[in-house]
Amino acid sequence: MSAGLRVESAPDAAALTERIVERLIGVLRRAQEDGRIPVLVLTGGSMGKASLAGIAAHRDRGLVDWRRVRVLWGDERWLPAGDAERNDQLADDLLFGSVDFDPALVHRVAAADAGLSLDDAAAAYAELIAELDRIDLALNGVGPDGHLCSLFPGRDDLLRDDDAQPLAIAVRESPKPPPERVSLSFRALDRVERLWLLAAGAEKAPAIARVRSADDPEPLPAGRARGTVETVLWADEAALGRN
Ligand SMILES: O=C1O[C@H](COP(=O)(O)O)[C@@H](O)[C@H](O)[C@H]1O
Repeated sequence: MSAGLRVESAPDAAALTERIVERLIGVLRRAQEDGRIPVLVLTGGSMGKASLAGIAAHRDRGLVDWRRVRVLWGDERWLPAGDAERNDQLADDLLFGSVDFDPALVHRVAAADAGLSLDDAAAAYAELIAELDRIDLALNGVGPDGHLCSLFPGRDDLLRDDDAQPLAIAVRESPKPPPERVSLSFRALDRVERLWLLAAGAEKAPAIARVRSADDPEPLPAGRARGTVETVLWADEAALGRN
């Protein structure tokens, strides 16, 4: 099953972040009340940063036992550990210092200086994804070109969604730097229960219009992803082309 796209909007990026974080806290809290350790997939980019900072500062963050949340990333840039451009470094800088996570439940993509090849790092992440019973919630920043994770438009090699496609893939010659990355594939995103697309700012408006269109002849990657329980486009007024 996959869920159609629902739009949730707010006047600007700050108000949008507040709404996203409030809902995120509710989703994680309910999973914990059911006795589970929820799986949360983080994202990079502008709204990824805003969400991390938003969780760290939120008045209700104490409603979640963050040591009982499993954390993954939708994609990672193939750079040395500690590089400011890595997506996990954003979480180190903006979230993990303020909120107490269990390091054993924080699953980073290997760093480029860890001694693995890019392909081996992707394969190791794919194995990890394969072991998960469920993926509760995935945050996905949408790029101005309509990419999500490191799944870029026009790259048929990355956009396959068949049984032969690994759950995590090595990305080479990415149109956005750095050129090498590891990304969840559509086959992995197909397992996500609540798939959220995040977009703020006028530069995202052309891509978001296409993501919302029911009859785009060549749907953008962000327009193809669907959660099994819900698919929500969280967008501010500018990204919706309203100002
Ligand atoms: O490269 C990436 O970019 C996007 C979104 O970036 P933005 O700055 O345009 O918001 C993000 O989806 C992804 O995780 C990241 O690696």
